[in-house]
Amino acid sequence: MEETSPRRPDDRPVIELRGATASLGARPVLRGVDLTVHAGEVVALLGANGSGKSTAVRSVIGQVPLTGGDLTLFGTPLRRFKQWHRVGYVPQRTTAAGGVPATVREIVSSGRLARSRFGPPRRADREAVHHALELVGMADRAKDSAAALSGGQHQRVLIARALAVEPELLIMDEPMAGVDLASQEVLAGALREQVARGTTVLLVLHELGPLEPLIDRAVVLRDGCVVHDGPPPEAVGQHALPGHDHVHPHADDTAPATLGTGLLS
Ligand SMILES: Nc1ncnc2c1ncn2[C@@H]1O[C@H](COP(=O)(O)OP(=O)(O)OP(=O)(O)O)[C@@H](O)[C@H]1O
Repeated sequence: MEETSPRRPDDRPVIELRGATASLGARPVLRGVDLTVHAGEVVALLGANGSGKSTAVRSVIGQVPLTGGDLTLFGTPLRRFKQWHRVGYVPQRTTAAGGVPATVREIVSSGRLARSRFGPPRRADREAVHHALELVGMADRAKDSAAALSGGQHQRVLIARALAVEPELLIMDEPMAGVDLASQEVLAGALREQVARGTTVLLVLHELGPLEPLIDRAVVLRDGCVVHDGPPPEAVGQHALPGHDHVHPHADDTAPATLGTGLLS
């Protein structure tokens, strides 16, 4: 972090995963993962297909039970954690409507339920929904049916749904996957605003892409194990992709030797 940065991740862990193991069916998918995300940090979880990224974030939100290890959220063990209104989650790309006829505003409002405690929406709830829609550039589509949206617009709505809760922790699984360039720019801007207001962010990504300037730290999984936890690999998204095989010289001796080559393959 630069000394001049207005944002200053502090030492409080928002997510702390220690020695986490998890299986899907009979298959061990997480094999002793340590992952700590501090307040205000933006951490990218990287790795090849099948390395366990989605399983790791799904275990953080309690969707995949750990078979071993420990997990705390905001300092509370997961089994006692109840403050889900502090967490926004964007799952790996699905359609926002899921076949149910719903307007854009209805979908985004559903993300607010954890804050409004399932009562009738109050003014603050309506304003938060409107603000979330504005952040992703969809305020003018609020009354439209979600069925009429493009893939990138669907993704914007799902992200607005997570933002409507005004989360302190935002977890997104491949938010840019299959999203058109215009939507990517909008989403990067929305995320920039969240980061500026101090939101803690954990992102599953295939490559850093337009989000690169926001990332404080990268954790790379391979085969359910952490193989890198530190500065974002420079080459990601450019030439550390499968097929590219050269090692970049790093002035910083703490950078892992694996950074340049095949890290994500
Ligand atoms: N329901 C399931 N039963 C058994 N194995 C599964 C199940 N779901 C996923 N897997 C396997 O678990 C492994 C980890 O999957 P996971 O989705 O966490 O990986 P990932 O790193 O997020 O990959 P991707 O980038 O493809 O989403 C993969 O090999 C996957 O095939």
